[in-house]
Amino acid sequence: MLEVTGLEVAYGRAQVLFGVDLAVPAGALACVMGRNGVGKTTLLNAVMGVLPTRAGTVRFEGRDITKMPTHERVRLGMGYVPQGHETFGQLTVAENLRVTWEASGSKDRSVIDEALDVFPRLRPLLKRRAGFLSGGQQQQLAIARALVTRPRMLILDEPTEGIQPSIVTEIEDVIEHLHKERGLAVLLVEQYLDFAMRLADRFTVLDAGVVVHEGAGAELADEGVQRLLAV
Ligand SMILES: Nc1ncnc2c1ncn2[C@@H]1O[C@H](COP(=O)(O)OP(=O)(O)OP(=O)(O)O)[C@@H](O)[C@H]1O
Repeated sequence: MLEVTGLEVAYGRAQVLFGVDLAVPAGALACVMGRNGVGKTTLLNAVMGVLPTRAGTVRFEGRDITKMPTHERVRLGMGYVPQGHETFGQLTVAENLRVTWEASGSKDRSVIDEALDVFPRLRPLLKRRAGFLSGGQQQQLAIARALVTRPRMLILDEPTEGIQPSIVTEIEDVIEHLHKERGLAVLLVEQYLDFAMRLADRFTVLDAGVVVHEGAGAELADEGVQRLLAV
C-alpha cells in the first residue's frame, strides 16, 4: 500500500535520511523505531509531503506521490497525526472536527459522528476550546480529526508520548481497533516496546538516518533488536 524507496531527506546541508526503504502492505501495522534524533519524524513528514525529498520515491497504492502536496495525499486516503498532539487551540473540539471535514471536501457529515464514536469521551467536550484539553484529550482529538478524512492508512508519530497512563491504554486500544476491526493500515512511530510488540506486524529500526534492521513484529522480543533501541 505504501512503498518508500531510497528516500533521502536533508535540512539544508544537513542530510538526515540516507536511502531509506520502507513498505507497509494493505491492512498491516508497521512500526518505525529508533533512538531520539535518528530521523523517525523526518521520515513520516517526508512520507506525508510536509518535507521535500532530495532523492527516492514514495508510492501510495501504486501511485507515485513523491511530489504531491500534503492535502492531496490526505484526499488519497492517508491520515496523519503528527508528533505533539497538535490541535487548533483557539477552536472548540467541534470546530476542530468541522474545519477538517470541510477541508477534506467530503459531503458526508456522518464521518464526524463516526470519529466521535471512536472517542466517546470527546462528546461532552465538544464546546470546549481544544487548547484547554489535557494532553491525552488533545491526542484523542488529533486522531479523531485524522479519522474525519476517512483514511485507509493512518500515520501516527509517537501517539502516546507525554500522555497520562490512563489515556495511553485508551489510545492504544483505539489504534488496535482501527487496525484489526476496521482494517486500516497503520504506520506508527513508537517508543514503547511492549505496545509495538503486541501490535506490529513488521518493524523498521532507524539509526542515524539509515535502516539498520527490519523484520516481523515477533522479532522485537530479540535481545539484539532491543539493544539497537536502548538509549
Ligand atoms: N527543522 C529542522 N532543521 C534542522 N534539523 C532538523 C530539523 N528537524 C529535525 N532536525 C534534525 O534531524 C535529525 C532527525 O530528527 P527527527 O526529529 O526526524 O528524529 P526522531 O527520530 O523523530 O527524534 P525524536 O524521537 O526525538 O522525535 C536530528 O538530528 C534533528 O536535530
